[in-house]
Order: sequence, then C-alpha cells, then structure tokens
Amino acid sequence: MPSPLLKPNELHPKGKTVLSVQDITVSFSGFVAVNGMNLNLRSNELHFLIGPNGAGKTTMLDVICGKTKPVSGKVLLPDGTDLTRKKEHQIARLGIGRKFQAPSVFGGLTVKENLELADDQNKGAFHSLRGLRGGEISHAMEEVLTQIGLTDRILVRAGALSHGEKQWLEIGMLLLQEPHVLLLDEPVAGMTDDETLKTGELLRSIAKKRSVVVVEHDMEFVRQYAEKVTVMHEGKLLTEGTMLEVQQNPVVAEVYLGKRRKQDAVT
Ligand SMILES: Nc1ncnc2c1ncn2[C@@H]1O[C@H](COP(=O)(O)OP(=O)(O)OP(=O)(O)O)[C@@H](O)[C@H]1O
Repeated sequence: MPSPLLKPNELHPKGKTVLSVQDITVSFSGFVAVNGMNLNLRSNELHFLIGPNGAGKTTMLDVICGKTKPVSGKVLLPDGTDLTRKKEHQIARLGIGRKFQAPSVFGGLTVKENLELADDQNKGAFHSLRGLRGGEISHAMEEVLTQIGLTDRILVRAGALSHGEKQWLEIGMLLLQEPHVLLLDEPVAGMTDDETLKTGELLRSIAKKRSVVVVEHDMEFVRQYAEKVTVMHEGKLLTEGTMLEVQQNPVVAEVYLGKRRKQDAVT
C-alpha cells in the first residue's frame, strides 16, 4: 500500500505505466463489443481514445472502472492487481476515477456541499468530525476549487450552474479522491467554445500529476490537447501515436470516411 503522503506524480514519474489493459474482450449477449483490446496508460499523460461510433470506446472505460466485466483479458495495476476481479467501489478506492458523460452532481446542494460530500466519501465518516467550522473549507478543497475555477461560486446551488460549470464541479469531486487515473467520457459535449477551452486547460493541468484518459469525438479538441491518441475500430486497437501520426495513417482516414460514406448512403 503506497504512503498516502505521496502525490501521484511522486509515485509514478513521467511516462511510467500506471495501468495496462491486456487482451480485453467484452460480449453483450453474444455481440462482441470489444475484441482483444490492449491499452497502456502512462502517468502524467493526456491520452485520448477516439474511433467511429460503436468502436467500443465507452465499453473500454466501463471495463477499466469495473462497470462492465469482460469475458477475458486483464486490467493490471503496476503491482499486478487485476481490476477485472474487483468490484466498482474497490476499483475507485484503488485510484481509478470515472466521469460519465452527463454531469451527476446534486442540484439541490451548493458547490461547496457537493465537494464536501465527495471529500467525506473519500476520507470516511471521521472526516466529518475533523473540526472545520461552518464556513471553513479544507486545503484540498481550496486547491480543487482554484483548479476547476469555481472559487467564486461555492455558495451557488449546483442546479443553477451552467452545463460547463457542472462538469467542472464533477471533475473537482473526482479530484478530491486523488485518483491516479481519471477516465472521462466526452467531457466537452454540449459546452460553449469558451467552456471547451477552459476544460482543455483544466484537463492539461490535471494530467501534470495524473494519467487522464478522454473518450472524445471533437477532433479539434483532440488535436489541441492530446499528448497521445489511441484509435479503436470495431472493438480493436487500430493504431496509436501523436494526433499527427494517427491523422496521417490512411487506415484511420478510411475508417472514418468509410463510416461517413455508409451514413451518407442511408440519408
Ligand atoms: N449494454 C449493452 N448491451 C448491448 N450492446 C451494447 C451495450 N453497450 C454497448 N453496446 C454495443 O457495443 C458497441 C460498442 O459500444 P460503445 O458505446 O462502447 O461504443 P463507442 O465507441 O463508445 O461509441 P460512441 O462513440 O457512439 O459512444 C456498440 O455497437 C453498442 O451498441
């Protein structure tokens, strides 16, 4: 068990593998959604998972966080722990944070109360008795508030926040759990241009200390922020590299264009 005093970046210097997906296959009642997928996640890296609709990207995140169990394969931590054998809450405790596409904050609670709830969940019941008085917030919470840009909004009900602000709040709640790996599904969908830009900068700052994996369809966003891109197609790893490298891969172009041609033929 690593010392809780160590920060994720001290545990895993840049470039070290923090999670290894090995030969994962997922079947939904006989339909193979992921077919022998491999994926290496490294520390301090902003890693995008792209591919046409139905490629298996979300399913892959679901496998890593334990929401979906594969029929075969492993998801290994550096100490050899296989996450496919763990339950969702155990995986969260092992430092894997998952954000789903729709924000799931408590609309009736303020920003501060939502963060406190996440902080309490993380640290256990005694945390509530740690002696902070009414208006006070913990140092960790203060740092997170600054990072997600909601310091001036702490007393606003989450339900009254903009779509982008809700997404940042949820990311903040995950950050309080100090995950080593953060998994996000289409975080900028439905955001304004300004919110998209702020989210990109936020993810970049988070990836300075953690491994961040983003499933994304917005190619402009990927181009702007990706350090590494993995392309999935029909449940398999098609290729990976920098955005420039995968863009220049003719098979990637064919996969995307092929999809579009099929759609054009239908409409
Ligand atoms: N619970 C499920 N039951 C049956 N089929 C499923 C289930 N979840 C996903 N699928 C199917 O598995 C395939 C992969 O789905 P997945 O959502 O992982 O793809 P994706 O790459 O994330 O697609 P998108 O970009 O459209 O979100 C799709 O054909 C989808 O219809």
